Amino acid sequence: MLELNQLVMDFSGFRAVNGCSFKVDEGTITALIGPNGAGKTTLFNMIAGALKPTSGTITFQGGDITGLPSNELFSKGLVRTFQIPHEFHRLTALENLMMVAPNQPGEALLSNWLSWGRVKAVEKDVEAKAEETLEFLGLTQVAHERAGNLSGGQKKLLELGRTMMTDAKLVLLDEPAAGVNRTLLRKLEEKIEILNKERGYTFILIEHDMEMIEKLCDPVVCMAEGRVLIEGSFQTVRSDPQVLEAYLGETVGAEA
Ligand SMILES: Nc1ncnc2c1ncn2[C@@H]1O[C@H](COP(=O)(O)OP(=O)(O)OP(=O)(O)O)[C@@H](O)[C@H]1O
Repeated sequence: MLELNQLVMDFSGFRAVNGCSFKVDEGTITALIGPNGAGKTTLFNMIAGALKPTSGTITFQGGDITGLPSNELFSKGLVRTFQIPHEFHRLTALENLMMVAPNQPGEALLSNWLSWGRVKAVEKDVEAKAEETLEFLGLTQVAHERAGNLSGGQKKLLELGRTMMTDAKLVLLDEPAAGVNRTLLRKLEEKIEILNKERGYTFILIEHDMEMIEKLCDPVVCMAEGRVLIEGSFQTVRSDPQVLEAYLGETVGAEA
């Protein structure tokens, strides 16, 4: 479904991503892990159209998408969420979902603001879809609460909801577990699993929570210093000596 071929990203002479290649098969949940500064976010930004690669190519569903802006990727079904949720804090949870009508750039805040009146006026079906989405996520009780007042975990669920308002095929999740309490984390995992198994979403997750990765993700791709160190099942990656040395020694090694 997605193929990265020798991606490179330079920032004023510093090579943050250094020839990264891997494939993502349709229907999988892939974890992208690695120590701080490994290049995971930079890679996400290139896939999601926020950064133009210095070199290399990205193919999505057979077409070259290298350097395409996020709004074009969004309409192709490639959607990303953020480590820090990008909700409109003064709008309600329901309104936040209604903003994300298909064929609109999920990240283009200004264009979303400008189109809000139009969305509100014409889209009864959008409202129904937003209500359904809140129900699926177990957020119906906060539908009319301002998004800024939601807990960290509820905001993460709302971000996931934004992807459900589109015809998402590939969803990039940036640290979905970060700042989420254990109860909501289980719920988030369950919803990601349902979206994957029952609705056909393919996911790539940047994540540090090894429990979540073990439960949900196969394969796991480990990056270090801008490169892919190894890719395989959680068990394979966890026990690889290079990975232990680069990263997992301090985290999984300690937890497992
Ligand atoms: N816009 C930028 N300008 C210069 N250097 C950058 C820029 N963005 C990232 N970097 C550098 O590129 C390297 C990779 O950063 P990146 O954020 O992609 O790593 P990461 O694996 O996501 O780390 P973390 O897990 O801490 O989020 C780091 O050394 C970072 O300082």
